[in-house]
This record gives sequence, C-alpha cells and structure tokens, in this order.
Amino acid sequence: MNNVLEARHINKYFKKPTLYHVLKDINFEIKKGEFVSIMGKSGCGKSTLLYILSTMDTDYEGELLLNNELITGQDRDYLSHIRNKHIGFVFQFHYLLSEFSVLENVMLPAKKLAEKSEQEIKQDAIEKLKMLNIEHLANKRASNVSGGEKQRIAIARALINNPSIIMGDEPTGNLDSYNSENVFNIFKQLSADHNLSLLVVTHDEDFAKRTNRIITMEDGRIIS
Ligand SMILES: Nc1ncnc2c1ncn2[C@@H]1O[C@H](COP(=O)(O)OP(=O)(O)OP(=O)(O)O)[C@@H](O)[C@H]1O
Repeated sequence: MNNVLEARHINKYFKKPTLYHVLKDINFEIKKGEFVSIMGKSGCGKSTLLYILSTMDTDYEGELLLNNELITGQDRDYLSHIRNKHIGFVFQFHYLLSEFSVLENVMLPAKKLAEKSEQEIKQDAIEKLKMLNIEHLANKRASNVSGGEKQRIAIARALINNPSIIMGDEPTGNLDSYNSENVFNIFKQLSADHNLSLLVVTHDEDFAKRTNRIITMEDGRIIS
C-alpha cells in the first residue's frame, strides 16, 4: 500500500526499422522514501523505461501505477497534469531557461499547475532555494551561475510542486566529483528527511552503491 510507483509486466516494442522487443516483462515497485538507482550497459533500455515510468510514453504493454492509481490508459491531458503534480525531473542537462532568473525558473512548474497564487508560488520557490542553500542566487539570471549551482536549481524546480517521486536521468552525468557528491547528498537527504522517493538512472557505480537499492538491467530485462 506504501508504493509510490509500481510497474507491472511492462513490455515495449519499437516497430521501426524492424520489430524490436526493447523492454521485457519489467516488474518492480518503489516505496515511499526509497532511493533507488537503475544501472545497466548502454542500450539495455534504461531511458526507454524511464520515459514510460514518467508517463511521457504511453505506447507500451502492462500497467503503471502512481500512488496506487492506475495511470495506464489515461488521456494525455490527465497524464500531463499527473506528471506535473506528482513527478519531479532532474536530467543530465538542467534545461533551465537562461534568460529567466533563478527564482522564475524554479516557479515555472507551479505556474503551469496553476493551483496557487503567484505570491504563494514565489514563497514556495524561495523555501526550496533555502532548502538547497542557494537562496542567494534567486535574482541572478540562470545563465550566470555555475554548473553545480544549475543542477541544484534544477532540483529546486523539481521539488516545487511537492512531488511524490523524483526521477533522474544521469543527474550527475555532467558534473565533477565534488558536485556529484553534493547532488547525491541532497537526494539522500530528501529521501531520509522528507520521505521522498527517488528513482535515478546512473552509470556511476559509486553513486548507485550508496542508494537503498540497485535495479540492474540487461538486454531489456531486470536481472537483479
Ligand atoms: N525510437 C527508437 N526506435 C528504435 N529503437 C530505439 C528507439 N529508441 C531507442 N532505441 C533502441 O532501444 C534500445 C534501448 O535504448 P535506451 O536509450 O533505452 O538505452 P539506455 O539503456 O538508456 O542507453 P544509454 O545508457 O546509452 O542511455 C537501444 O538499442 C536503442 O538503440
């Protein structure tokens, strides 16, 4: 009952250029507060799986549940709403809008959700920046901060709607070891102190070893 995310018998086929069975009977669950990593060689299907789990790709077989609600088969508008409300994303590249301020970047997903006033959203964004020790950057342009700071801003943005789960696709892939460690510690703290679930695709074994659980994929299957 405590599952935030559940994948049941997920299969995925790419139909072009030839039929390719890319995900093969994927089953797993992520509990509240769990910090889980996904590892596997290049091409084993990690990004394809993350795309499905994040509700972006709906062309698959099987069932996906988010907070015990069946997500599979819901229409696009509903999925977009669910995604914005319950899932925070942190990518290898931060995708911040460079001409906007740091504060405006963090506020954007909450504005899109449109459930709070501008003033409330601003307060929430400042609170997230404080949580990540980057409140002093609030009024800087996003283009004028360092790489490590950009990733912390991206994490603040991922947290703005108080999601149930953070999904990361190589979130430390573009960072040096100091900043990677920083991101790891932030994730660890979010899971331990805020009971947030995290699911992170990574090639970094040192990072993965220190998460609660490693899901290892090989040739489209979970092997451990
Ligand atoms: N749109 C597509 N059409 C056909 N095949 C695809 C498509 N997207 C990915 N693939 C293939 O599916 C397989 C899984 O790709 P995926 O990107 O999920 O791997 P990955 O484990 O994330 O790899 P990496 O670690 O390099 O990011 C690969 O063989 C890839 O070439």
